[in-house]
Amino acid sequence: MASVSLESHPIETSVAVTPDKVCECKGIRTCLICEGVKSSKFAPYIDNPNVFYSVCCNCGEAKKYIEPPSEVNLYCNGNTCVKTLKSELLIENLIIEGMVLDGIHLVKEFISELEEIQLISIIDSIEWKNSQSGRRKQNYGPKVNFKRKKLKLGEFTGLPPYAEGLVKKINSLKTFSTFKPVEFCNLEYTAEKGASIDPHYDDKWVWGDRLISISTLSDSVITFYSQDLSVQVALPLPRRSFLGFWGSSRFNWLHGVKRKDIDVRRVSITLRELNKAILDSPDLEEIGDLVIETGSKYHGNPT
Ligand SMILES: O=C(O)CCC(=O)C(=O)O
Ligand SMILES: [Fe+2]
Repeated sequence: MASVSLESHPIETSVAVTPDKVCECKGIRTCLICEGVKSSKFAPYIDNPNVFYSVCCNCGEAKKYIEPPSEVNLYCNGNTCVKTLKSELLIENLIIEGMVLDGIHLVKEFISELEEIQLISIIDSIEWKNSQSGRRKQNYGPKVNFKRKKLKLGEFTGLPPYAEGLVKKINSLKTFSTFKPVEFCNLEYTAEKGASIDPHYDDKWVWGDRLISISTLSDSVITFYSQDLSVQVALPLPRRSFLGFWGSSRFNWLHGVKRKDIDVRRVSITLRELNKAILDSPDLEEIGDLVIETGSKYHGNPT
């Protein structure tokens, strides 16, 4: 993940850091493996919303809660929606506490049960690397220095072969017909490790407007957070669904996946495009073109 987040404003506590290396968590990040074993000099992010909403993944209606529910329902009526069931949801004009939350496209059953089995068996035949907050990852993408704003090809040789069919399907969606992925990352979340991803913005310098997350193996929830984190909006992500988000949901709201919303193993496939501003910059245009060209090849190895 490339993020601007709470890590940029950590709150220091007086606890000393021990040198134990039990996992890949750094700074304020923790997982069930390191909690209680490793002490951090940073206070972890504490989930404490003032206002909580959940959105029905069929009709897109948002419901306000006095207390956040222990489990977020997929639909406004529990296990179903009061409106006719549709295969896609486009959120274009949702107002939450006076703030616009838009630019969300959810496609249910984006991949079939068979495609899910085939994808996961290929993905699991490739080495997983431990990542922060109990996640594991497999990444295909250029080398980016987010702080120094530097972009290089690094070890990027293209997306994996199995991505080709997925990208074709993504390009058949009206909102993503021009999407050219330059980063492809599989993330694994398990309840055993208490995996999660803290509220963050994906990097706004290198990555373009549109972000994608395809959910496999279990239903889960992505939460959008207002800038001060006081307002949370939970959007259910059904198993095998496609989520594309851009505009205010990408740039004005942070997003994350909570530990409590991972019951069983979830693998998400995330795709990112290059920020157009990179191609407009005389210094970066050449490397930008090369990164896009490399992203259009499907014989890549993990980076
Ligand atoms: O797992 C997901 O669906 C979201 C992952 C994410 O936000 C990220 O990798 O930046
Ligand atoms: Fe993200």
